[in-house]
Parts: sequence; structure tokens; C-alpha cells
Amino acid sequence: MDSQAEPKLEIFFFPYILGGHLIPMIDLARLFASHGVKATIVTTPHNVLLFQNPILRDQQLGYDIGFLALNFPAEEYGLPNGCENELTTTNGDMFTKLFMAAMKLQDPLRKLLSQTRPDCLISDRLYPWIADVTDGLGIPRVVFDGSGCFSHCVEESLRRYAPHEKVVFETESFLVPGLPNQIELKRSMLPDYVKAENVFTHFLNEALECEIKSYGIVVNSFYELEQAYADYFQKDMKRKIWHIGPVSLYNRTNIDKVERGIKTSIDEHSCLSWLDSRDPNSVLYISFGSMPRITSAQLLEIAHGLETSNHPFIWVIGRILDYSSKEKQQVESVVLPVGFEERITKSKRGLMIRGWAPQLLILEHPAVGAYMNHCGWNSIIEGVTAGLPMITWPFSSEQFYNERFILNVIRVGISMGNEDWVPLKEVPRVTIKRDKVAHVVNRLMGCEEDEVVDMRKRAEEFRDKAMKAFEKGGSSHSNVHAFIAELKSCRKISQNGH
Ligand SMILES: O=c1ccn([C@@H]2O[C@H](COP(=O)(O)OP(=O)(O)O[C@H]3O[C@H](CO)[C@@H](O)[C@H](O)[C@H]3O)[C@@H](O)[C@H]2O)c(=O)[nH]1
Repeated sequence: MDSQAEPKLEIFFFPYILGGHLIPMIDLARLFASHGVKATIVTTPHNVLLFQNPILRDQQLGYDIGFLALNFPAEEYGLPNGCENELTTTNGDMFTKLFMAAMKLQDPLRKLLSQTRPDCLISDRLYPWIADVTDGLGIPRVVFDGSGCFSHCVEESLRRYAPHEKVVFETESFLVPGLPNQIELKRSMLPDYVKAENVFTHFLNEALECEIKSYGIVVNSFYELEQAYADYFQKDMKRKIWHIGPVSLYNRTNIDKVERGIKTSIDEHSCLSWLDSRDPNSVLYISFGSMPRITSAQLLEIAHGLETSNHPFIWVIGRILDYSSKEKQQVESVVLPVGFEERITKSKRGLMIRGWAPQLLILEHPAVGAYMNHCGWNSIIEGVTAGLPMITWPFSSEQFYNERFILNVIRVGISMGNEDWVPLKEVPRVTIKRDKVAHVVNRLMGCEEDEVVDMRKRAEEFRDKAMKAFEKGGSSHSNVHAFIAELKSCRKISQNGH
């Protein structure tokens, strides 16, 4: 039993500087603070500014949460002042510089940790030097992986058995051995750094070594969603994992005031009233995450496809890069079919959001009936939490693994059919044509076929399980407690000098 006088457990949270990593890590810190931990988010000055409002709100609620800022060497890398995450980059070159600058956080972090000595550091997977910083300081280090446990298991199987080396053609399928489900992939879906060694292979190998040497990993997922993989990870891969999500549910208590850093590009009330005017389950929500993904040509095909399919939609057009320019500069204004916007606005068929959408607010609305996304893990877990079937359209990173998870493991989606992995910030080589877009949208929206009805049912069941996992007594809630208890006992052991 903890004595009343025992000091609070202090955890430092050190997120990576990509939107899809920062957002869930901030939620994670807020979640732990709500469980009585002193949570300190260690990030760079402009990222502090970006997320200060939700943290202030939590402080007003009495939670012990705050920031510590590390200087970001933007200037040293020729980045404009304030460019401290990929959301503020406007071309591909800046993105590369950002990665390099992030590597330089090592020394300031070391200095900070040696002065402050928290009870634990939860850091993002993408800092391969993190073990050098914490080892020797005696601070337990835990890795937060922005993706789910499933993609870890796929990565491990590919490393162990290299099944992709036994197929000749890019379009040839192979089975991913040793996993609880039959998972088929094609070589064309694999990252270039898996198929042949490059700089990123080494970077990720170092990150993995660091992860293996860590105390364990926490994931933004819940046990019931990927039970077989959570067990596989612990038993076969012999590593510790805590499923503590969906962390976005932390925002749920105040869903109409969701602030997750970035200011939304649409007035939230007009977005909600547009949704209020639509029938339940009738709207398709389309978003491809926080990074630029699609080409101008693809944008046109999506627009035509949506118009033909005739289902209501909310379409988030994030940043589009001009892939033909050497610098991959951001396109200032996007070209849509003539009269498209007027037509969909007048008929109230669609709502376009240029920039940043209040995603959680939209996903939670009863009018939304399906979600087309790029299979970024946060999008998936947020879609699952909203009980939505999905249209999967992966492009890069581990997104094709995540797509298999949706299609073959939890079976709540249908695929748009892209099979061509491209590196982040490279031009997608495949353009899905308008007829295909319309066909896939029609297959899911307003369809009464058994396959789709079953998919919706399963999606709703997973939503209920997600809610249950997060509530008091649920698996994620208990895992947060178990994790805290374990860290407390580590602290006692180190204090007693054992
Ligand atoms: O207009 C928007 C767009 C995005 N989001 C939020 O931004 C996050 C996006 O995260 P995710 O869906 O994971 O996409 P990425 O930003 O692309 O994520 C990167 O990081 C993920 C976690 O490691 C990986 O799974 C992805 O492959 C990788 O691209 C989610 O929380 C969204 O709710 C918004 O709130 N509004």
C-alpha cells in the first residue's frame, strides 16, 4: 500500500515532432496526469505554445501537468524560426532538415534529465539515441510507439523470416509467417528500407535496439482490439507491452471543446450544424492524416469520384505538395473540377475543409457513417473508437500493415486498392481513377449487403469494447494503474539500493 506521504510519481513524456506522434503523446501525458501522476511534457518552445491550451485546462482541473522546453536548433539547419514540427513545413526539404534538427535534442535532453531525474521517461520510438541519454542515469525508460502492436508483430516477422525475399515480383503475394492470422502482403506494399538496406534501415534498427533494451512499450490501443497480437508480443517476442488507449478518449469528457494543438480551419459550430442537417450514418469522412499525401491529379479523381457516388461527405484537403518542383513546394491553391465546390455547397452534398479539421468532433457525430483514411494508426484507432467502417488507402510508413489489420484482423473495412508504397514526401506513383473511387464509396455507403451490414456491426462492437476498456475497471484503465504501480515498485527498489 502506498503511504499518504509518498511523493507523486513523476513521468517525463518526450514526443517526436511529427503531428501523428505529438498528438497522441500529449493525450497520453494528460491521461496519466488524470491518474494522479506528475506529468511533464518535454518538447520544444513552439510545440509548447501549440499545446498549451489543453494543458492549461487540465491544470485548472487540478492535474499536475506541465511542460519543460528544450531549445530547437531550427536556425542551425536553415529552418525558419518556429518550424518545430512537420505541420509547419511547406516543402520536402524542410522536412528532411527537421529530422536532422530533432537528432540534436540529445544533449539538451541529457542535461535536463541529469538535473531533474524523473521516475520514468516515456519517449517516442523515433529517437534512436535515447538509451545513450538515459543509461547511466538510472531512469527507467519506456517507449511510446505511435502505431499499434500488430504492425510491430509484422515488422518482427519480416525481420525474422524475410518472406518477401522469396518472391520475385513486386506484385506477388506472400504470407507473413508466425502470426495469429493469415496475413498476406505484396512486395510492392513494403517499405524500401525493408526490401534493401538504406540509411533509414540503420536508423530504425538502432531505434529497435533501443526499444528492446527499454523497460517496455506503451501503445495507443486496447487489449480487446488486438488481443492475439498483444499476447504474441509478450510470449513470442518476449517483451513488455501496455495497451492503454484509445488515448483520444481522454478528450471525450469535453468533446465539444476538443483542442489537440492545431487550430482548426473551420468554425466547429458550423461544421456541427452541417452534420446535424444530415441523416444518421450517411456522411463519409475523408482525411489522410497530418502530412501531405496526395497529388493534384489524385485530388481531381477523388472529387469526380465523390460527385458520381452521390453520397454526402466531409473532405479534408490538407497540404498538397507540388511534386514536380525540386523542392516539393506546397501548392497554394488546389484545382478542383469546374463548379465542383459551388455544386456541393449549394446542394449541401459536401463540406470541404482546407487545412486542419476537428477530427474527433466529426468522427463522433452520428451523421458520420464511414471513414476514408490513409491507415495512420491514430486515424485507425480514432475510427474504431467512433465505431466506423473504413475505406483504406495506405501510402507510406507502416500503413500497409495497418491496412491488413483493418481488412483481415478486425474486418471493418474495404480497400481503395493502392498497393504501391512510397517514401514519405515522395510522389505517389499510382493515381486511383474516379470510377474506382466512386465504386468503393458506393460499396460501403448506404449499402445493405450482408458483408457491409456485418462490417458495421463489428465496427460498433469494437467501439463498445474501446469505451469499456477505457472506463474504470476496463483493460486500459487497469493497465495504466498496473504500469504506475510497477514504476512505483521500481522506485522503491532503487531507493533501497537493491
Ligand atoms: O485535419 C486533421 C488531420 C489530422 N488530425 C489528427 O492528426 C492525427 C493524425 O495521425 P495519423 O492518423 O496517425 O496520421 P499521420 O500523421 O500520418 O501519422 C504518422 O504517425 C503514425 C503513428 O506513428 C503512423 O501510424 C503513420 O503511418 C504516420 O504517417 C490524428 O490524431 C488526427 O485526429 C486532426 O485532428 N485533424
